[in-house]
Amino acid sequence: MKKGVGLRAAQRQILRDNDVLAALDERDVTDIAEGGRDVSALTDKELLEFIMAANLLYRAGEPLIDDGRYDFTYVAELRKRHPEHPFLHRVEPEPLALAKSVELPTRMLSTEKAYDFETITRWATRIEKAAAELGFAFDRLRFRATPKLDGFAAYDDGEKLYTRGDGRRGTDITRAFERGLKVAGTGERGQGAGEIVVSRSYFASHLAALFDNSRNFQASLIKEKELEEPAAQAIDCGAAVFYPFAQLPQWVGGWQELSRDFNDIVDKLWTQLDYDVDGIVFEMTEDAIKEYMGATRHHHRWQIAYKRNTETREVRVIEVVAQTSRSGRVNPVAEIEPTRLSGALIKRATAHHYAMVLAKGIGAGAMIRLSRSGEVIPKIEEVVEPKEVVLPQSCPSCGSDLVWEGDYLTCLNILDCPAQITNSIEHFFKTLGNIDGFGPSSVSRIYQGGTRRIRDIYSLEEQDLVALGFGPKQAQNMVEQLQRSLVEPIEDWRFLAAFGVHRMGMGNCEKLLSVFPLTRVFALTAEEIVEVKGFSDKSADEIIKGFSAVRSEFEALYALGFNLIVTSRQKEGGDRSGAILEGKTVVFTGTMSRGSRSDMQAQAKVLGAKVGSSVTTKTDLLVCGEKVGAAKLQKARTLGVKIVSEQEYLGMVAGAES
Ligand SMILES: NC(=O)c1ccc[n+]([C@@H]2O[C@H](COP(=O)([O-])OP(=O)(O)OC[C@H]3O[C@@H](n4cnc5c(N)ncnc54)[C@H](O)[C@@H]3O)[C@@H](O)[C@H]2O)c1
Ligand SMILES: [Zn+2]
Repeated sequence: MKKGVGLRAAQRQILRDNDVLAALDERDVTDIAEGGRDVSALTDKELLEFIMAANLLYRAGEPLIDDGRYDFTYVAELRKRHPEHPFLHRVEPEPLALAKSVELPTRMLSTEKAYDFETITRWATRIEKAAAELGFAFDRLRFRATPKLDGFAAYDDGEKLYTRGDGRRGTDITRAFERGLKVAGTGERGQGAGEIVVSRSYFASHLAALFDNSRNFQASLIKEKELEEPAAQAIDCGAAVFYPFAQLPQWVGGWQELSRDFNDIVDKLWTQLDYDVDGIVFEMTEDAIKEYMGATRHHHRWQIAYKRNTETREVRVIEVVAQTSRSGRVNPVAEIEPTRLSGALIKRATAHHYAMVLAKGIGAGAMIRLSRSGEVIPKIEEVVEPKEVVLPQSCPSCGSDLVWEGDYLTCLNILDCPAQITNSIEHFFKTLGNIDGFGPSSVSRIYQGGTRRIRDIYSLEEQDLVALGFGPKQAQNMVEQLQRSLVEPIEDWRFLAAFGVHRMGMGNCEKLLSVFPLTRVFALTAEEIVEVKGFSDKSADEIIKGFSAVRSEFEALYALGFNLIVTSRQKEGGDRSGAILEGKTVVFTGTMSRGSRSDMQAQAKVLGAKVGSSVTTKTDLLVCGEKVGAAKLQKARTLGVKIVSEQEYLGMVAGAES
């Protein structure tokens, strides 16, 4: 929204007609939309009202703010405050004269949204899980991607055309067809869901002078009143159409290709059509899986829309400050003129490393473009106006000379650099995750008092902490917390990850410890590490170096007797070569009576098995629960796969474990 102009007359009218404002008035809405009030300062009621107003205006073709801001700032805030709020769990309603609404031939849902590839990956993991539960091989499944048309959602059952309404009831807008609206592609009626859209080039050449945006114009296409000239013309010349999703250009492929070519797929589909697109819709194509996953009241679980946050802002860098991290890498942080972006006040932005700072000219006074994509500290997208960069010569924390390691300026003073030490201590407690009171300010106070090692923190007594300036109550609490952290059960991989060895985050620690016991980790050779799936030669060498650097601290802490939960493989009795199902491919099918199928699959893996999802020539053992399909059994018999009941299987593995 343009600054200082207030609501447009049409927007004001929509708000009045729908009577949504009580805690806010029109001026408040303007003020919030223009970024004049921080989202955190809104009361629950104001927040909800603002969201409803924005939604209403958006649906009526008069959007108030852009989508990224709507999703990230306001809806995200509501989700943070009240994750179960009904507004978040149903289809956002279109303004609709209820008296005239009609039941839709089918439910029309919204889509789940992702603003990054990680979210798409998590979605795919849910599909993978469903696939495993149904016995489908995940790598054979096909995904479909289509452009997400940014138009006006409608449904064509062959007889009538409906708006989406609230997802259950919409309005009958068949009149649009009667006025000549054509169906894109084959032109056939009755192809189900789609969007009413107007061609981008036509909008630019014929309508841009009359309408603010295409949403604005789309609403005029389905007006009850007689069509205005621009709408009638756009329909006549076929620039405005109903586009059934079934006719959309598409990409179809497996997950492996999807994840490999993600950006290309997105870019290509995004620009393929001459219509506004506001995302890419990914979906599973296998009907059985779709049916099994089903839908929430808001979206189908087998579908997700990838969107991009397009709100960016240009700001000036005041100065670039160096910060030494726990690994010794010195990170550049740009302090910027405080700026509102997607509703939040931003004072800092990060550049990846000093090589980038140098290459792009991110110096004091540079003009940069920022976007917000979900992170707390936004990334620098682009440098609009570079300025000269002055590289730091020495570590901002300890003053040692810095050296280049790849793209990073690095402080090599591992043993004495205060920033490296305090950041490592904080990392330790943060990763343990079962202890409070050891955040940055406490850790820095302890450090200033002369304590450098984590093991020494564990031997601090109340009076020591009081002498460092902690209050008696706080000191008591900190000592209690330390004791508690020794007693509370904690996974051994988490404990190992707390030492912050480069490349040994929680995931990798768990992987390593599912093969080797914790006590062997410090004696591993590079060859042994590389044998573990997911580790490369290069990382193995680094890991060995990293482990040796923390070894003495590790041994001292380990000796304190943390209550470690041992990662499964070893618990089941020794190294992998002795495992009963070693190297066997096992498939589970049917309903298991003892626990869930996924638990049994996990246990089988612990015993050395590969778990398959369907019977193939590679399958060694088929374990059958109840209600097993005859076809599956027949296939196993034909391929000569050994078939056992759940009971028999449990007997087998029980014998092996004892
Ligand atoms: N700017 C604002 O003020 C404002 C207000 C409200 C909502 N919004 C935006 O709208 C979103 C929610 O809107 P929504 O409920 O319409 O959901 P949505 O944006 O996820 O869209 C779902 C709809 O996408 C349509 N669609 C288009 N192409 C499709 C394809 N290829 N395959 C399947 N479906 C396709 C369908 O009609 C479906 O109903 C929010 O996340 C926000 O980004 C913005
Ligand atoms: Zn240093």
